[in-house]
Amino acid sequence: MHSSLTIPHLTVLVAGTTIALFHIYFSNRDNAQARFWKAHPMSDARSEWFWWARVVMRSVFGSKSMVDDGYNTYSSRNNIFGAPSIDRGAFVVIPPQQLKSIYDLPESVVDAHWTQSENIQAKYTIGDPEVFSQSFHVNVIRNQITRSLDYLTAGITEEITLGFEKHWGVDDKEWRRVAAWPSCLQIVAEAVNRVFIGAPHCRNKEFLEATKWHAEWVFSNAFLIHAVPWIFKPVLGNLIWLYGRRVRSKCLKPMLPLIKERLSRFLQQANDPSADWDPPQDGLQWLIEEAWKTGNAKYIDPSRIGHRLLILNFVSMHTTSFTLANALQDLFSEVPSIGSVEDLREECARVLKEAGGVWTKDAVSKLHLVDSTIRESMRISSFSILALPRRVVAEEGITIDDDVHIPKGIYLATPMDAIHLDAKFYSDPTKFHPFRFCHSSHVQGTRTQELYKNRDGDATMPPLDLDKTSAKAKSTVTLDDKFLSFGFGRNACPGRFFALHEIKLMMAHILLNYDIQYFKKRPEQFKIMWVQLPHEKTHFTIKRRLGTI
Ligand code: HEM
Repeated sequence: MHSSLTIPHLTVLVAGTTIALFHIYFSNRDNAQARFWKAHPMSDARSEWFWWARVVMRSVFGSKSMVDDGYNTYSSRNNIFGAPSIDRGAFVVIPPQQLKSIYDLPESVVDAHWTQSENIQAKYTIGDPEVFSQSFHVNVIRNQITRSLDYLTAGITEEITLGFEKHWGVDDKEWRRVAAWPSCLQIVAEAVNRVFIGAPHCRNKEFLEATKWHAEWVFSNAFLIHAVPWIFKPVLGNLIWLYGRRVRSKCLKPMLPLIKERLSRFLQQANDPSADWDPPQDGLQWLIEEAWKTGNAKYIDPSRIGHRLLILNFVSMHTTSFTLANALQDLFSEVPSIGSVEDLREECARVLKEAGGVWTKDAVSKLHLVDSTIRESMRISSFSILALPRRVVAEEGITIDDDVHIPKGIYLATPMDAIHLDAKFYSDPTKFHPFRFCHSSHVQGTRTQELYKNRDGDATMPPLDLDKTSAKAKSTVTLDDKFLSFGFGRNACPGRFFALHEIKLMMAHILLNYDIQYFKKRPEQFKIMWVQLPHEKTHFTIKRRLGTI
């Protein structure tokens, strides 16, 4: 009889052993965490063989319904429940009423940074502890980039103009199809790098391709490490760590000469302030200055500075391009006769004209309808089913709502999508109302004014209710516990001012210069594990608007 093991046999054997180990590990632990889980409900847990392994497998493509069911059953009564995940085991899902008390707890009680590092398996995928444990690049985002938005606007605008010409074309006669999210990613990559490394380096194809690849490489390998049982993690992690060195050196190769030259000029001037050099104002320069401020030679190293540049790209490119692609898909899936696109176009044209035909930070801040459209899209097409992971690190655990004790080591998360679509917080929650967050004065004189009159930015008011008035309009960067796309509490996104500024500039550019054909139906997002993203296969059908070239 022929008895040799074939590849399919081996695959079944390895998968079976993995599932069994997974099951034994999670179902037989007898510690505070195991006792906690025995006492609390787990979404979609069934009485079946290998229940844990099976519920985890179902969560890969079924997280949305699992979390929605748990949210409707438990969160709506202010109770916690567990959500299984293949990458992290189980999360405690925090009900919306408890978010404020949990997300403002100190890092020594509920950890964000270590958890974020673990999220991307930074030890293996980022590799260099000097880079992921010392995050002075966050200062550059929070301070220099955010404060320089006015200065940076001209460069970003130029890059956006060139980017759209290159990737969306200038033909005003024939419609053409462009890949929705991938083309947004290309344009965003060039625009963010205009701020990080300046022109013409921000157009270096080799660097941009490698940087995009690096971000996707980190995400996919972090997932792989999470998904294997703990016993195999160090082996797989170290193999990935080894390969990561090659990945980073490939990414940095095209940029190292620039970084070395900048560093040498910076050091020359630091040693001799009379040296004749006017340093550029960009992310690279600010990273070098922050590295210098640490006074530690190990940070003033070209490869480490380059590695931080990769991290700036990693946190910016995908988030920003997902948001832009979603906003366009939501807007162009409306019924065309509503007229939101025309209202937005009018706002962009008016504000640009008032600014003398040149975008400035002040002019961008007057794009209220555009701002509201982006916030509404981030609400209705949020990128996460379960978001903002945290870990309880206090020895004594935490107690929420006075009677639920959560022991040390348990992961917490927020049901972002379910909160964003909860009728208690938003009227008509599953409908995209682009000017939901505007002040009524901003929609005055528009085609859609009757729809939004007297709403004054209160998203809980029914869109057609003309009687009530209350809260102020909310910009997309305004955080609250019912709008979580930029995070919440002490670790909210420091890049949100920069991201929103860029997305508004890109939306304005598109609205003024391109026609996009409406979708018959909003394209589905791709849902996997706890994220939901614009589908790579969705296309826009576009044409340059007549008279814009
Ligand atoms: C629309 C685009 C963006 C979205 C939706 C977004 C979303 C988020 C969210 C939800 C968090 C919080 C994670 C948590 O609390 O666990 C976060 C953190 C962060 N974001 Fe963003 N982000 C965007 C753009 C950017 C950009 C452009 C930058 C940099 C220039 C950036 C840099 C960061 C950093 C450094 C953190 C970590 C903050 C910390 O550890 O305290 N983000 N982002």
